[in-house]
Amino acid sequence: MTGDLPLIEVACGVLQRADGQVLLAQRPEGKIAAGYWEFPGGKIEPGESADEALLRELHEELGVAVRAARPLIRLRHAYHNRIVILDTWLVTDFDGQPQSRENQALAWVALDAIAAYTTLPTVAPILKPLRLPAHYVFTPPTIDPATLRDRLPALPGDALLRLRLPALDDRAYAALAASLRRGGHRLVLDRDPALSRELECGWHATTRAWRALRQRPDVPAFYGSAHGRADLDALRRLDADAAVLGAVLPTASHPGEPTLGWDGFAGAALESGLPVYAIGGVGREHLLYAWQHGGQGCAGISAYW
Ligand SMILES: Nc1nc2c([nH]c(=O)n2[C@H]2C[C@H](O)[C@@H](COP(=O)(O)OP(=O)(O)OP(=O)(O)O)O2)c(=O)[nH]1
Repeated sequence: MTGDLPLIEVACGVLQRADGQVLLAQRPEGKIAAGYWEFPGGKIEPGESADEALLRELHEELGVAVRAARPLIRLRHAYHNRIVILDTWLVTDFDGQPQSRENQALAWVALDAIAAYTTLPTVAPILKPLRLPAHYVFTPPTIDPATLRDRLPALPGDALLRLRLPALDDRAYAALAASLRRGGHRLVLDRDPALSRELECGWHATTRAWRALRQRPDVPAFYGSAHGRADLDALRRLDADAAVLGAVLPTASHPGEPTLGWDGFAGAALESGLPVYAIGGVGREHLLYAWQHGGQGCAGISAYW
């Protein structure tokens, strides 16, 4: 119980097909919140781990056997009569065709079509991590544009790429961004938000930049830097799409600075309601650690170039 409200721990799974569509299930008559669409899953039983509950529920409800899954996001949602902790997993491989075994309607739906369904309020915050890649790469601050282009092919294919080039004037920055955008990169800019709007790119705010905001900036996607849970809470209130939290590990560039460690990272990131990238001494080899500690993935500069 939390206050007067019962606390319910639930495991649910996002089954995603190669075409990107995900499986939604409609809660059947007789269950709480009947008629609402959700991701399949159910309550974690006493003595059971979240991943055990996931496997059991997806087998009971859909008849599928999970072959591979990874943590996606853990959310906490307060309903008027209960608090739900939702341990959400991305199911990347499974055996069998999902069937309705508990009288629930099922639908494969493209992410952009989910808005047409009446969903539980926890579905929208799960769409944020689903739309994001596992790596968020910042450019080294002084890299020249030619070297940057040469090295791009070595980055993880679908990574977010923040053009963090403080030495470049606004015109040169905008020209580089426009040409990389034409090349199909998932760019995040950190200049005037109008440039992010014009090029349909993300916008990254430093802690200083987002602390000056009263509401979500008008940009296609909004990311912010954070140093702890209070920052994550503020970014969630600003409806950020993701945060970058650190420093997790010691770095050569900031020797002696305090670090969160992976447990500190998890303590802040879990149930923050946002996808959170780990940064600070982190590279692609830390991806499993990031996932195991409630993160969306890894962010960094030096480790990626
Ligand atoms: N499966 C699932 N449950 C969700 C989601 N979002 C959300 O708030 N919930 C809530 C609704 C319920 O209060 C709770 C899940 O409980 P449930 O009643 O479906 O669990 P169960 O399958 O074990 O059902 P039962 O045997 O107790 O009838 O979590 C979601 O996306 N998927």
